[in-house]
Amino acid sequence: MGGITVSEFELPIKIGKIEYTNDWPIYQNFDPAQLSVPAVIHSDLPANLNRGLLEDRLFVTPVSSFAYGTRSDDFWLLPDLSVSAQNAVGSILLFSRKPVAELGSGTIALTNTSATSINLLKIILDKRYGHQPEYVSMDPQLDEMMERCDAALLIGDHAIAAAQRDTGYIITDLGLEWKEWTGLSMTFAVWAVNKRFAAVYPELVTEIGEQLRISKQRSVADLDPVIHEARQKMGGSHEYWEHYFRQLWYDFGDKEQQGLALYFQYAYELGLLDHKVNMELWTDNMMTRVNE
Ligand SMILES: C=C(OC1C=C(C(=O)O)C=C[C@H]1O)C(=O)O
Repeated sequence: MGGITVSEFELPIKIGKIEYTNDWPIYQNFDPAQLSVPAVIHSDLPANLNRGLLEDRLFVTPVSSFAYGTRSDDFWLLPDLSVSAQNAVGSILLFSRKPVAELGSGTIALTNTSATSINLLKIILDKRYGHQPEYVSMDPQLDEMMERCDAALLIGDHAIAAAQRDTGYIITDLGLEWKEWTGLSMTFAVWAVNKRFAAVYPELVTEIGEQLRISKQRSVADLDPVIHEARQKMGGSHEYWEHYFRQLWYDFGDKEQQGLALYFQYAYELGLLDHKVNMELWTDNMMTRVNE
């Protein structure tokens, strides 16, 4: 290939972070200043992080699982980190006037901040219900979406804020739909690392993975600090946020990989992905291999 230079990766290294509350527990106890290479956190909406990774502006970042799937051969996944749900997810919500089973025709508005969930909705509607409605991508504004469309998909804090309002719409949780249908968990976001970046900075990649995992474990053992911050930003009760962060699942073990593999398989079968996805995890063995 040639041309790999350290200077391709500007310092400080930008480490991506999802702007929504859902991944706060993973970053709560993570301090990039403790890393051995200068690094800063870059917080953004999932769609922007996806573009950053795919357009070589970000090299270590959480992204929509679907965005990773579009070019999986170019990236490692950091082990044991994800934004997943074993059941209901609480913030991937379809708002509609009719139940999901009756959304066969008409138009559905999809938030332009997502990649995983908009394709998850297409998979569920097509494969579970035999529906092929029209889809339009829109800014995450529930009222504008429902003015033009029969249903609207929101994710993250936009979904949480819309669900707090008394709109009278039917609210369908896509994590729950997926679980009821497949019996599996669903992984919405994964931590991807550009393979060229990992070849230049293998120790740093391992360090970032370890530090994020330690941060996650501490947060899950004591959610109070993230709950406090979430209430300050978004309102809502302590119980609401405790339930939300407990519903979310941040590991990425065999079971989570199985759920995501089925999602990728369905996305491939529907032509949403043009190839089969082979997930590759970054492990410490990689570090020795890269150094050899
Ligand atoms: C649980 C969530 O997970 C996420 C959903 C994503 C997507 O649909 O592409 C991307 C990143 C995460 O924010 C959420 O946003 O509510």
